Amino acid sequence: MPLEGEYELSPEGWVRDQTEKILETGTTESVDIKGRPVILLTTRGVKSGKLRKVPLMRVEHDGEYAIVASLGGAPKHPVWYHNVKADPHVELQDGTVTKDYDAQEITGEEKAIWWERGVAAFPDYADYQEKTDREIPVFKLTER
Ligand SMILES: C[C@H](OP(=O)(O)OC[C@@H](O)[C@@H](O)[C@@H](O)Cn1c2nc(=O)[nH]c(=O)c-2cc2ccc(O)cc21)C(=O)N[C@@H](CCC(=O)N[C@@H](CCC(=O)O)C(=O)O)C(=O)O
Repeated sequence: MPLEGEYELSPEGWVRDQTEKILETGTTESVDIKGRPVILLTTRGVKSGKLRKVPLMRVEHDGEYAIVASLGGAPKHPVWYHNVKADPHVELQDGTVTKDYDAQEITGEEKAIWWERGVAAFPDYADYQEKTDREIPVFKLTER
Protein backbone atom coordinates (compact mmCIF):
# COMPACT_ATOMS: atom_id res chain seq x y z
CA MET A 1 0.00 0.00 0.00
CA PRO A 2 1.81 3.16 -1.14
CA LEU A 3 2.28 6.10 1.23
CA GLU A 4 -0.52 8.61 0.66
CA GLY A 5 -0.44 12.37 1.17
CA GLU A 6 1.16 15.58 -0.04
CA TYR A 7 4.90 15.66 -0.17
CA GLU A 8 7.39 18.42 0.29
CA LEU A 9 10.90 18.55 -1.16
CA SER A 10 14.11 19.30 0.68
CA PRO A 11 14.94 22.97 1.34
CA GLU A 12 18.54 22.06 0.42
CA GLY A 13 19.12 23.43 -3.14
CA TRP A 14 21.24 20.73 -4.81
CA VAL A 15 19.24 17.96 -3.16
CA ARG A 16 16.00 19.58 -4.25
CA ASP A 17 17.33 19.84 -7.82
CA GLN A 18 18.19 16.14 -7.90
CA THR A 19 14.85 15.19 -6.36
CA GLU A 20 12.97 17.30 -8.90
CA LYS A 21 14.96 15.72 -11.76
CA ILE A 22 14.08 12.22 -10.50
CA LEU A 23 10.41 13.19 -10.28
CA GLU A 24 10.43 14.87 -13.71
CA THR A 25 12.20 12.00 -15.49
CA GLY A 26 10.51 9.22 -13.51
CA THR A 27 13.82 7.48 -12.81
CA THR A 28 16.59 7.73 -10.26
CA GLU A 29 18.98 6.91 -13.10
CA SER A 30 18.66 10.55 -14.18
CA VAL A 31 20.97 11.61 -11.34
CA ASP A 32 24.13 10.31 -9.65
CA ILE A 33 26.76 11.35 -7.16
CA LYS A 34 30.30 10.99 -8.53
CA GLY A 35 28.94 8.48 -11.02
CA ARG A 36 27.42 6.33 -8.25
CA PRO A 37 23.72 5.43 -8.37
CA VAL A 38 21.07 6.98 -6.17
CA ILE A 39 17.67 5.85 -4.88
CA LEU A 40 14.74 8.02 -3.76
CA LEU A 41 13.38 7.37 -0.26
CA THR A 42 9.96 8.60 0.84
CA THR A 43 9.28 8.90 4.58
CA ARG A 44 6.37 10.25 6.65
CA GLY A 45 7.28 13.51 8.44
CA VAL A 46 7.16 12.85 12.17
CA LYS A 47 5.59 16.25 12.94
CA SER A 48 3.97 17.44 9.71
CA GLY A 49 2.71 14.06 8.54
CA LYS A 50 3.82 15.17 5.06
CA LEU A 51 5.68 12.82 2.76
CA ARG A 52 9.36 13.70 2.61
CA LYS A 53 11.42 12.60 -0.38
CA VAL A 54 15.18 12.28 0.01
CA PRO A 55 17.67 10.92 -2.52
CA LEU A 56 20.19 8.53 -0.93
CA MET A 57 23.05 6.44 -2.28
CA ARG A 58 21.94 3.09 -3.69
CA VAL A 59 23.10 0.27 -1.38
CA GLU A 60 21.66 -3.01 -2.68
CA HIS A 61 22.57 -6.70 -2.33
CA ASP A 62 20.59 -9.61 -3.79
CA GLY A 63 17.48 -7.50 -4.11
CA GLU A 64 17.69 -6.14 -0.54
CA TYR A 65 18.45 -2.48 0.25
CA ALA A 66 20.05 -0.53 3.06
CA ILE A 67 19.88 3.23 3.68
CA VAL A 68 22.69 5.11 5.39
CA ALA A 69 21.96 8.20 7.53
CA SER A 70 25.39 9.70 6.81
CA LEU A 71 24.51 13.38 6.21
CA GLY A 72 28.08 13.86 5.03
CA GLY A 73 29.49 12.97 8.44
CA ALA A 74 27.63 15.79 10.21
CA PRO A 75 27.49 15.58 14.02
CA LYS A 76 23.70 15.07 13.99
CA HIS A 77 21.49 12.52 12.27
CA PRO A 78 19.54 13.73 9.24
CA VAL A 79 15.93 14.63 10.01
CA TRP A 80 14.68 11.72 7.90
CA TYR A 81 16.38 9.34 10.38
CA HIS A 82 13.87 10.40 13.05
CA ASN A 83 10.98 10.10 10.58
CA VAL A 84 11.94 6.49 9.82
CA LYS A 85 12.40 5.62 13.50
CA ALA A 86 8.89 7.01 14.16
CA ASP A 87 7.28 5.31 11.15
CA PRO A 88 9.30 2.50 9.54
CA HIS A 89 6.94 2.31 6.54
CA VAL A 90 8.97 3.86 3.73
CA GLU A 91 8.97 3.80 -0.06
CA LEU A 92 12.13 3.28 -2.07
CA GLN A 93 12.39 4.09 -5.77
CA ASP A 94 15.24 2.42 -7.67
CA GLY A 95 15.29 3.33 -11.35
CA THR A 96 11.61 3.53 -12.31
CA VAL A 97 10.45 0.97 -9.72
CA THR A 98 8.97 2.10 -6.38
CA LYS A 99 8.14 -0.41 -3.64
CA ASP A 100 7.02 -0.30 0.00
CA TYR A 101 9.39 -1.41 2.74
CA ASP A 102 9.70 -1.67 6.48
CA ALA A 103 12.94 -0.09 7.67
CA GLN A 104 14.80 -1.53 10.64
CA GLU A 105 17.91 0.03 12.15
CA ILE A 106 20.61 -2.65 12.26
CA THR A 107 23.58 -3.08 14.61
CA GLY A 108 26.47 -5.45 15.34
CA GLU A 109 27.52 -8.04 12.76
CA GLU A 110 24.57 -7.36 10.47
CA LYS A 111 25.42 -3.65 10.40
CA ALA A 112 29.11 -4.42 9.74
CA ILE A 113 28.12 -6.47 6.69
CA TRP A 114 25.83 -3.77 5.31
CA TRP A 115 28.34 -1.04 6.17
CA GLU A 116 30.91 -2.79 3.97
CA ARG A 117 28.34 -2.97 1.20
CA GLY A 118 27.62 0.74 1.70
CA VAL A 119 31.28 1.70 1.47
CA ALA A 120 31.63 -0.46 -1.64
CA ALA A 121 28.67 1.40 -3.18
CA PHE A 122 29.91 4.84 -2.06
CA PRO A 123 33.48 5.00 -0.64
CA ASP A 124 32.87 8.50 0.80
CA TYR A 125 30.84 6.86 3.58
CA ALA A 126 34.13 5.68 5.13
CA ASP A 127 35.44 9.27 5.12
CA TYR A 128 32.20 10.53 6.65
CA GLN A 129 32.48 8.04 9.53
CA GLU A 130 36.10 9.05 10.04
CA LYS A 131 35.18 12.70 10.46
CA THR A 132 32.48 12.30 13.13
CA ASP A 133 32.09 10.71 16.57
CA ARG A 134 28.46 10.05 15.65
CA GLU A 135 27.99 6.41 14.71
CA ILE A 136 26.35 6.66 11.29
CA PRO A 137 23.12 4.61 11.43
CA VAL A 138 22.17 2.01 8.83
CA PHE A 139 18.66 0.69 8.18
CA LYS A 140 17.88 -2.55 6.35
CA LEU A 141 14.71 -2.44 4.26
CA THR A 142 12.40 -5.43 4.07
CA GLU A 143 9.74 -5.41 1.34
CA ARG A 144 6.20 -5.18 2.76
C1 LIG B 1 17.37 19.30 5.12
C2 LIG B 1 16.50 18.29 5.83
O1 LIG B 1 16.80 17.03 5.27
P1 LIG B 1 17.14 15.76 6.16
O2 LIG B 1 15.92 14.92 6.33
O3 LIG B 1 17.90 16.17 7.38
O4 LIG B 1 18.12 14.96 5.17
C3 LIG B 1 19.40 15.50 4.89
C4 LIG B 1 20.04 14.67 3.83
O5 LIG B 1 20.25 13.36 4.33
C5 LIG B 1 19.18 14.62 2.58
O6 LIG B 1 19.15 15.91 2.02
C6 LIG B 1 19.74 13.61 1.59
O7 LIG B 1 18.93 13.60 0.44
C7 LIG B 1 21.19 13.97 1.20
N1 LIG B 1 21.80 12.78 0.54
C8 LIG B 1 22.20 11.74 1.36
N2 LIG B 1 22.05 11.85 2.70
C9 LIG B 1 22.37 10.80 3.52
O8 LIG B 1 22.22 10.91 4.73
N3 LIG B 1 22.86 9.62 3.00
C10 LIG B 1 23.05 9.45 1.67
O9 LIG B 1 23.44 8.36 1.23
C11 LIG B 1 22.73 10.55 0.79
C12 LIG B 1 22.88 10.48 -0.60
C13 LIG B 1 22.43 11.52 -1.43
C14 LIG B 1 22.50 11.42 -2.84
C15 LIG B 1 22.00 12.44 -3.65
C16 LIG B 1 21.43 13.59 -3.06
O10 LIG B 1 20.92 14.55 -3.83
C17 LIG B 1 21.37 13.72 -1.66
C18 LIG B 1 21.88 12.70 -0.84
C19 LIG B 1 15.04 18.58 5.54
O11 LIG B 1 14.52 18.13 4.53
N4 LIG B 1 14.43 19.33 6.42
C20 LIG B 1 13.05 19.73 6.21
C21 LIG B 1 12.16 19.00 7.22
C22 LIG B 1 12.10 17.57 6.87
C23 LIG B 1 11.25 16.75 7.80
O12 LIG B 1 11.26 15.55 7.70
N5 LIG B 1 10.48 17.40 8.73
C24 LIG B 1 9.69 16.65 9.70
C25 LIG B 1 9.82 17.31 11.06
C26 LIG B 1 11.20 17.15 11.53
C27 LIG B 1 11.34 17.83 12.90
O13 LIG B 1 11.25 19.07 12.93
O14 LIG B 1 11.51 17.09 13.87
C28 LIG B 1 8.21 16.59 9.32
O15 LIG B 1 7.88 16.84 8.14
O16 LIG B 1 7.41 16.27 10.17
C29 LIG B 1 12.94 21.21 6.44
O17 LIG B 1 13.88 21.76 7.03
O18 LIG B 1 11.91 21.73 6.02
